Amino acid sequence: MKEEGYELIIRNGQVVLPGEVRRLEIGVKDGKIAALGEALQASPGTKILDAEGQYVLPGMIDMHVHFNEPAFGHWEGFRSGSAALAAGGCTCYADMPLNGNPPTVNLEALRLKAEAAAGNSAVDYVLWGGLMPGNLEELEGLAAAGVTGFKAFISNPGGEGEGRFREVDDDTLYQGMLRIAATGGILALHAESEAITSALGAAALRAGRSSARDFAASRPPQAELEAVARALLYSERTGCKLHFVHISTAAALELIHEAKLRGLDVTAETCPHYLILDEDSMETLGALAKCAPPLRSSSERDRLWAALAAGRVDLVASDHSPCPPELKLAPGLSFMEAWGGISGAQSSLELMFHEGVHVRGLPVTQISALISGLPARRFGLEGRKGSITPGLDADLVLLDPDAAYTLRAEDLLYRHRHSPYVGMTLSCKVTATICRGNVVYTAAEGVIAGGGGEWLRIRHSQPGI
Ligand SMILES: NC(=O)NC(NC(N)=O)C(=O)[O-]
Ligand SMILES: [Zn+2]
Ligand SMILES: [Zn+2]
Repeated sequence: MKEEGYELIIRNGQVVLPGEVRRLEIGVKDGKIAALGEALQASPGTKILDAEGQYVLPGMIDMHVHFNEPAFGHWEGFRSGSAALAAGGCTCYADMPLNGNPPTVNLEALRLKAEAAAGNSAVDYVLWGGLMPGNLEELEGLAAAGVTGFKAFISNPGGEGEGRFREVDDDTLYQGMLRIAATGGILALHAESEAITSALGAAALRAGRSSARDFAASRPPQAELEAVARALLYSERTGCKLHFVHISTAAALELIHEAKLRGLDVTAETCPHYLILDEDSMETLGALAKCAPPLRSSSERDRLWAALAAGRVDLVASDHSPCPPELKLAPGLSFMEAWGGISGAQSSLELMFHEGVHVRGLPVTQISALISGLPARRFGLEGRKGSITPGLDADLVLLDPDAAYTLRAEDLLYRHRHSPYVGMTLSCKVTATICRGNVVYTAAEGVIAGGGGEWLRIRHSQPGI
């Protein structure tokens, strides 16, 4: 390390450390957190950020976004999507292997994905590979190339066209998990039963039922619970690490928790929309609030919060899955036909603080762990990112806990400025985001120098090969 002093000192902030909040100064050198102390010495070149009255948090690590390049950058792309994340206090994210084309299911597709991202991301990122019928032979190569893990769908992922991402059949899931286990990797699963959701969806369409409530009824909690139970069985049989994305019910969290107690290496994610919105939102907001699994009842939402408070949720991620507005809002398009996927990544951290800390009274440290420390630990980024600890990347967010504001469409930096959260008054605001010591966003200036984010390749332990 250079001796000439800090590039950046953040003064006067309430610093959110693992398990405690302390008024401390943070010194940054060579893009890393170099010191935490009481009165750090500035040198002539040191930039000073005054965080008086604000929290300083580790940057959010959003393990679940769909940036859709190559080929679907007109839905969302690395440049616009990562700018939105930077504005929302996220300093590292994981891009899903769909809905771009080709999906990230072989080395050539991974190369195209990495090419689309390179030089375009405001913050750092990791890339998921995909598991789908026909690509078992590709898994080891993708793991060796540094994908963060593999994503599979148990239910139909939607989308159209040749070569699109497809759900797994049971044998592909089982064989895939055996192979992923051998690389020391992890499988992320969209867990809803295809048999249940496709039968109920088809029956609703035959009966001419296509409203928001009909959509929700076609993807009941039972569909999630059944798929979770089956995947847990496969995990037990194969030894494959498992991560359940966007869990929407407390019952599924309970099943996952019981599996952990039996010794399975399994984790559960939920998303801000299951914690903030409910099935009434689908009626008031229309397809802007359509996602799968669907939003649940307000009592289910409260049970999810109770489960989260009790430690049953391992991490919170956005599942930002946007599309052009006409695929949701075109006149005459029924709720059933509209694209499923919520556009919300820019608001995740603020939503979790607004609702989690300010409304429901959870500790700041617990919310911070769910969006930073725990995802880092689960996905091989611990020791590099996820907490405010000397030696780690200086990935930091300043959050003003008293800066209430009403989210407007023009505040959004997504490719398409729509989101179910537009019009909502949030009790706090991200005022600055710092990635590896670089200030990449301030509320006053917007996104600064948008392309400096790097792909972090993940090294897996590979006991089997
Ligand atoms: N094809 C998708 O992007 N689907 C996504 N859509 C949602 N969640 O509604 C997802 O992650 O399942
Ligand atoms: Zn999904
Ligand atoms: Zn998703």
